[in-house]
Amino acid sequence: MKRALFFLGQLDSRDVEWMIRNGQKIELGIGEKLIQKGNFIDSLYIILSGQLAVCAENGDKEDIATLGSGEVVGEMSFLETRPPSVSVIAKKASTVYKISRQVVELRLSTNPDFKANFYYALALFLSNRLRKTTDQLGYGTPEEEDLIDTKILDGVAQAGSRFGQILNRFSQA
Ligand SMILES: Nc1ncnc2c1ncn2[C@@H]1O[C@@H]2COP(=O)(O)O[C@H]2[C@H]1O
Repeated sequence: MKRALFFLGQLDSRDVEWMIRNGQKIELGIGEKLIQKGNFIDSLYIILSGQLAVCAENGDKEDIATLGSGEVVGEMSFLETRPPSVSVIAKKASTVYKISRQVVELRLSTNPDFKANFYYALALFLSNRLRKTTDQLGYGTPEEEDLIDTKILDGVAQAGSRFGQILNRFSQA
């Protein structure tokens, strides 16, 4: 759950208000695909509720990862401008917030504060995901995976309650 704070927790309230005004909510039923391996995507997604699985679709039964509330999806395509190498499928009925790449790029090019917050938020999020992958490979220390530097979060409790407010605002949008 705390992984979710790495992205949204770094944005300020103006960024969040802007996101709410500029995106849209989408609902996914069980088994519905958010992202199809190989197909370019033109949006960034934030999971509001539910559960999605990242899968290779190469015959492997096992999912690569399970994603939940607050997590960002599609950020790799966003950063690299490449088609996704995996698919993302709803495991449970899910609500996802979608914001178009074009709209994010426009704000990035006109608002330096947003740009700094946004890339820092993505860097923290991706760093934490890599830590989790290291743990999954049998290395690392899983119990430390969710430990967060309080400097980064400006107090875990504060970040947690802020995250709740953010999700609430997105859910009402
Ligand atoms: N190993 C992984 N762990 C968690 N999420 C992943 C992993 N690999 C890919 N994803 C997510 O799945 C998405 C597929 O589309 P993207 O490549 O744009 O962005 C990817 C990430 O958001």
